[in-house]
Amino acid sequence: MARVPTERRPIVISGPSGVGKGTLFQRLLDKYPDTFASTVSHTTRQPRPGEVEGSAYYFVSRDQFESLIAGGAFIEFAEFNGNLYGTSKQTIIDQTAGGSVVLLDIEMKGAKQLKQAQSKADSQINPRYIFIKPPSFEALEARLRGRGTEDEGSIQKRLTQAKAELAYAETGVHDKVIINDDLDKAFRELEDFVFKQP
Ligand SMILES: Nc1ncnc2c1ncn2[C@@H]1O[C@H](COP(=O)(O)OP(=O)(O)OP(=O)(O)O)[C@@H](O)[C@H]1O
Repeated sequence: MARVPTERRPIVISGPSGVGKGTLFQRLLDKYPDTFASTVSHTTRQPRPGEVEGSAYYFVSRDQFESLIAGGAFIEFAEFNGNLYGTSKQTIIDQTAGGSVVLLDIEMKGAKQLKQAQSKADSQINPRYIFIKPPSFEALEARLRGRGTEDEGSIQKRLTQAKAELAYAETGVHDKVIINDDLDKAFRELEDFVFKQP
């Protein structure tokens, strides 16, 4: 039976790289495809064959992207390989209005920006913040290495950033902290939080 959350506020999942955010996210999307949605990003890169506008991405020119930045349209944006990528506030608002609980995987800088925006009176996004924590720093390092997607330089960079993420979580800014030790247990905690009464 489809479970329905009592509210449709977007869910921000943060946590250090390699902690299991993507894995937990995907489980929610797979188990409840009619309830949750990941965001559709804007990008300046060219569409690849088969990519549908508004489904894979919103494809825009660099000029368009830059005027969106100037207008404060993005909760976060970044450049990779010469292309800009960003998550627009309006997309989140529209997806929420369309009936989805929007899942956002956002690193610390973006989460801080979103929180700042939220303190303003005209904030329309108002998400709930979940932090995924590793059972230990050593376990995080092992997971990052085990995934086999990163070279040593990238692993070191991610571990340094992880320390800052973990310190930020210690300040108590998140609505829920879940330790991802046993994956099934972490997922149950995530489900409980997401579907609980506000
Ligand atoms: N509870 C767990 N126990 C052991 N391994 C896990 C657990 N959860 C996830 N993993 C594994 O840890 C690795 C990192 O997980 P994942 O890619 O989901 O991390 P992430 O937080 O999304 O990282 P990034 O921010 O870099 O995308 C994966 O190989 C995943 O299978």
